[in-house]
Amino acid sequence: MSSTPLSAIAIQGYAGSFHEQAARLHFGAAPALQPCATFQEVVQRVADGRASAGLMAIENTLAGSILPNYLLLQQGTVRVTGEIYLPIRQHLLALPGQTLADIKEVHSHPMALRQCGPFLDQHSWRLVETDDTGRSAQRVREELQWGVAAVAGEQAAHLFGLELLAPDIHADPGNYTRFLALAPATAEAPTLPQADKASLYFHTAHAPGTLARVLTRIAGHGLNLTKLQSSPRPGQPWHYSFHIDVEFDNVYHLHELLAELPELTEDLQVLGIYHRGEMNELLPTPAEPTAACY
Ligand SMILES: O=C(O)C(=O)C[C@]1(C(=O)O)C=C[C@@H](O)C=C1
Repeated sequence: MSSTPLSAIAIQGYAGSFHEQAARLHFGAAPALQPCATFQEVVQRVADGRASAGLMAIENTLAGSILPNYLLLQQGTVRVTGEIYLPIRQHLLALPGQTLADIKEVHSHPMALRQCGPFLDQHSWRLVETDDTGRSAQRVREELQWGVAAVAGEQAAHLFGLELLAPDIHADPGNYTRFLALAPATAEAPTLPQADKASLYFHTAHAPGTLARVLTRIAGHGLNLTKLQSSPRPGQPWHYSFHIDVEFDNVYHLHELLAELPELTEDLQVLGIYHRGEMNELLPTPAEPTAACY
């Protein structure tokens, strides 16, 4: 949990969403949440100070990387201050009394729909991508959408009085989303003597062995590479930049690596040095609706 007092946290999504759950887990119950329709808005609000911190999903164990969010980090306007691994249980929610045979359409966030591919493929429902799992569930309730189901978590069912028409429809029980906590890039980075993870961004010359040399140095300093994500470089077709996450026991080994990387890379950015997150167990459903916190 964050130790600095925070006034408002920008999150992608609304009441009943997984971002809300992850934000409460990391930042606690006190700070107000600023719901945002897009990830870009989250980053903008943090960067320009309208929010004191932000939370953004970055990857999921079933649906993979959220590539546009790596591009947002590369803009350099925010820095990573922590990470949260949230177990994700997706359910098919509908108005009480509806049966599977009544359903014609299923609404949810695209990442949530992707996590439930094998279940949804068994039906000939129209799939509608929305901005949020929680908001999809809310619309089913407020607009009395008969024939529509939402893919969302149990917290959304609880909050909006919907029934679990089909529980646990995600494709694998080990369904986790990793979220990043964000602060403005301009804010002074606190010294974290216990830091054990870092996120870096760079590109290498388009020549044989350039990335391999970087990876060899990472291994040489005893750092554990936990993520390597390439992303396209605008204006340079088929050239790539790289985002890496590394874990270490002693921050000294990271600094040794950072001292060597400028000669092997271009545009090196340290996106954040932080504590690695814990794999949280399944969370209890909140006892009280949390919408009042916004
Ligand atoms: O729609 C939500 O509830 C969200 O918090 C978004 C989001 C995502 O961006 O991946 C978060 C976690 C789940 O993986 C599904 C959707």
